Amino acid sequence: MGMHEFQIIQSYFTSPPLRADLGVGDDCALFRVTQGHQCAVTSDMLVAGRHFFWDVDARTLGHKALAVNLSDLAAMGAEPLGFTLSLALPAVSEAWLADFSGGLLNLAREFNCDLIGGDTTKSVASLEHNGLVINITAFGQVPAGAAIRRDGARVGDDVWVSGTLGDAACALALLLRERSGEVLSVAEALALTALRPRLECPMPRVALGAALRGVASSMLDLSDGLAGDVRHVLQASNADVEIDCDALPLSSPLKNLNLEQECPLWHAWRDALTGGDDYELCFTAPVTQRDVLAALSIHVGVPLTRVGRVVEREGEAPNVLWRSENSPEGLVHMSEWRGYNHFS
Ligand SMILES: Nc1ncnc2c1ncn2[C@@H]1O[C@H](COP(=O)(O)OP(=O)(O)O)[C@@H](O)[C@H]1O
Ligand SMILES: Cc1ncc(C[n+]2csc(CCOP(=O)(O)OP(=O)(O)O)c2C)c(N)n1
Ligand SMILES: [Mg+2]
Repeated sequence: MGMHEFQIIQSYFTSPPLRADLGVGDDCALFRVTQGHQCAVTSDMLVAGRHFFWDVDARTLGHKALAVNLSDLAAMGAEPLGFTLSLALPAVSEAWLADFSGGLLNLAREFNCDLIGGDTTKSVASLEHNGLVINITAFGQVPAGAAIRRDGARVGDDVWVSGTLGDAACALALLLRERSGEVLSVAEALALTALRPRLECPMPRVALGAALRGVASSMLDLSDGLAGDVRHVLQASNADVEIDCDALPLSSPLKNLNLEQECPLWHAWRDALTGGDDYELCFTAPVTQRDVLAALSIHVGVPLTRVGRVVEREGEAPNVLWRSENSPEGLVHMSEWRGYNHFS
């Protein structure tokens, strides 16, 4: 006999809360927000075949489902408190559930946040789509008024990004080719090994996000790719932006593969700007904060790169002005570039 709904919840998704007053098991969970703080709430869903390959390692899938939500909390400068997990499962596999909940709860422990509830249902599987859907709603807290919103960018501010961009997109492109039966070159296989964790196991920039309170004027996390995501800041802040493509932070494996394949540099920029799944932070800050940011980058151990600046709005819609000395031919393509969009 397999496990039924309540045995699954009891065995894999119930653990004593670290900080909530009441966790899994009642009609609602109960938790407290520190006095003088606001509660930050965010929700992101992952769908098999759309956000991940259904046969991906369950441990990394559990990790990523929570990581993408903690990344949204980080992007507000919020500290994680807890989250709910809603699962539509095509079938019950105890080995899969053990791995999935292991990856999920490991990351939760790392950020001192509790799984406080959720919902477990049976989904409908089909041949091309195994029906697995994972939704997490995460709760955090931030000192009242200190959240870093999308609407605070001011003309003249610098635009910064954390870490490197395009690694996950490069890994995905290589994985798709491998899965379609192509044999990857040695250089490609090496790049895939190096970059795959960036796709499957992203680390949310929680400490960086909190450290940027009072420093950054606006912020968001990069889930769809900078070319699309930065427009949300421009929309909210009523400005345009100039991006210096030559300054984009690219990882060594991505750069090396680009060199090895003798591709024009703008091919790597396309991954970095349109590929998505980076889960790095993009923020704006006044020029006067440059020294503070250099020190803060060392303190939290995350590289920060200045990639552009906020400029006066020219037209009706937000506009990105791409700049490059190194690859002017790339600029021809960039005006068309956007981020990942589910219905475009
Ligand atoms: N179905 C929905 N109902 C209400 N709000 C939604 C829905 N889908 C998305 N949103 C909201 O729209 C905004 C943009 O969503 P999204 O682009 O997914 O943000 P993010 O990239 O941070 O996950 C967010 O405030 C989100 O909460
Ligand atoms: C199998 C597979 N196909 C495609 C992708 C790429 N991908 C899917 S959704 C997405 C963007 C992020 O997802 P979204 O639902 O838009 O997240 P949000 O912006 O709401 O955080 C990307 C880059 C992937 N990671 N795996
Ligand atoms: Mg979302």
